[in-house]
Amino acid sequence: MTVYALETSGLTKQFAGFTAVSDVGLRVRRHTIHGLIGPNGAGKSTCFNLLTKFLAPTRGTILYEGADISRAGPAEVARMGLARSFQISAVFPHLTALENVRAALQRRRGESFDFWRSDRILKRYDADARALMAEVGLTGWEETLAGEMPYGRKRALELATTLALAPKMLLLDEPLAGLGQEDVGRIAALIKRAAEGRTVLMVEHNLNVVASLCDVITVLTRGKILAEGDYAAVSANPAVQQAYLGEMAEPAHV
Ligand SMILES: Nc1ncnc2c1ncn2[C@@H]1O[C@H](COP(=O)(O)OP(=O)(O)OP(=O)(O)O)[C@@H](O)[C@H]1O
Repeated sequence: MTVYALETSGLTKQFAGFTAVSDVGLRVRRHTIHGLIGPNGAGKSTCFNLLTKFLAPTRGTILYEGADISRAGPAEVARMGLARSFQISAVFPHLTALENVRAALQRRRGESFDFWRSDRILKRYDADARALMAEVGLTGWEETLAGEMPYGRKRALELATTLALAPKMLLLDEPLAGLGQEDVGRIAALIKRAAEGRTVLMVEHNLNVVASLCDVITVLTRGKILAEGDYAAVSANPAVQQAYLGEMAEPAHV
């Protein structure tokens, strides 16, 4: 068995002749938190969308747990345990937080979400849904409509609905974007906890959090891998410093 949960080779995406991702060989070791960083326009989102199968590669291969998923669709890779969270939210604003988590649990069991289901059947999922909510610090928020939750709590709910799918690997797209300082710490701690026994790949702009959460960091610039290693190594790399023009920060403690 390979030590990598996710492995790409020669991964390339062109848009009308413009190469946004160029010959990327990314290897994400199982049970690590791997950060994908880089300045604006580096190709992070395009790379992320290729990995989550929202975009098809122009060239190259993607292996997930040793299986070639280069041509698989998003639903297929989700069934294989590769789940995407944040930014594209799976949260229904007009349902309560508990109903959202319950709906996600139903989806995982292959039941279509059905508003007319009997109370008795829905209650079957209550205990698991409440446990997941407790795991992300949302005890007491069960009856609040998702659309009325504060931003940071909604992020926690999104994480709970993703964890309800029992993923083996989480792909997180800027999980801390738009959060206030207090929420940043809380969500970073949740990501760390969710990563136990799983593999996490996250695209993130907040370098303090990347520094404290990520075991390995890949730096992209102009669609190519510029550097890779732990935060100390990549932040000391002159080419990375040049690309970031002094943006690299001291690690914070989460
Ligand atoms: N659908 C598209 N069509 C044409 N060009 C695109 C498309 N999507 C992305 N690009 C281009 O590819 C390059 C990489 O964009 P991408 O969004 O992947 O970078 P990024 O590192 O995520 O940037 P940011 O940090 O600003 O989100 C950019 O020059 C962008 O303009």
